[in-house]
Amino acid sequence: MIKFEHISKSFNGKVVLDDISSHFDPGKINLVIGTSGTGKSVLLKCIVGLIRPSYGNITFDDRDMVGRSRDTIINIKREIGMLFQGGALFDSKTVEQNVMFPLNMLTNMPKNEKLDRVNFYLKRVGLSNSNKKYPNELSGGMQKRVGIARAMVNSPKYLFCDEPNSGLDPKTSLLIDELIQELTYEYDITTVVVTHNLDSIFTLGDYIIFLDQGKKAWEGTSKELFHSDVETLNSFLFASKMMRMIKSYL
Ligand SMILES: Nc1ncnc2c1ncn2[C@@H]1O[C@H](COP(=O)(O)OP(=O)(O)OP(=O)(O)O)[C@@H](O)[C@H]1O
Repeated sequence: MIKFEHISKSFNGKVVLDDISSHFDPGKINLVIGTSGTGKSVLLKCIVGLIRPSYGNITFDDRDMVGRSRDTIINIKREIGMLFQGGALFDSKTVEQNVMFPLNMLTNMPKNEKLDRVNFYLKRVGLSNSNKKYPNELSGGMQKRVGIARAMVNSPKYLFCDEPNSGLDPKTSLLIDELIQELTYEYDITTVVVTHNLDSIFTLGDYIIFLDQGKKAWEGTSKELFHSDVETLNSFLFASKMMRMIKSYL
């Protein structure tokens, strides 16, 4: 379980995260949702150790991420898979080289073992014959799948995905969500997804945290989402005419 308590972050005196506490359970998809600029990515970056919070405590299965030794932090980071916003593939590397990158960085695995792993995860995301292709030869959805294979290649205990559906059509978004869901349940991963994609919010999340202007304004299960009386959450979820129509039928 990932636990975070009283997380606050300011940049140049501007408060971006304000006293956020919650937890993410293993084998579940935990969503962090909210409007643009509300602090979702900063919270994610604080949790994975890319940004140091101004205040607060974060533990990964009781191991302290904020105040601990470099070794503990490096060990935790080895167990993290990260799907970055926009994919963040290296354009000059092939698909195979992109997916192998974390293994080169984090392990001393022999080359043939690394290649076996890369091939295993490329097959798992449905890209068996793409090893030698470059990212610009792939569609947006395929690039996301390469990003997922790269995030998974080190068999992470914790998987973080920042806007995995951005720039994708609804059908491809659904395929990416299903893939994240399958991998989470199959490998009992603690998965955290930052999103404002409504389809994902209603179908993907087991547990949801809603941020509003840097504060946690609501948390609960996706079933509870429809019945929340938090005004800011409802105006976020039901901003579109279609969603208001759906709600009126419930
Ligand atoms: N390194 C930084 N330095 C200064 N300000 C930052 C930095 N990173 C983020 N911010 C600010 O923190 C606020 C929250 O940004 P964040 O990226 O977390 O929003 P978000 O909720 O993920 O938005 P979006 O959905 O648009 O990605 C924004 O006002 C942003 O400008």
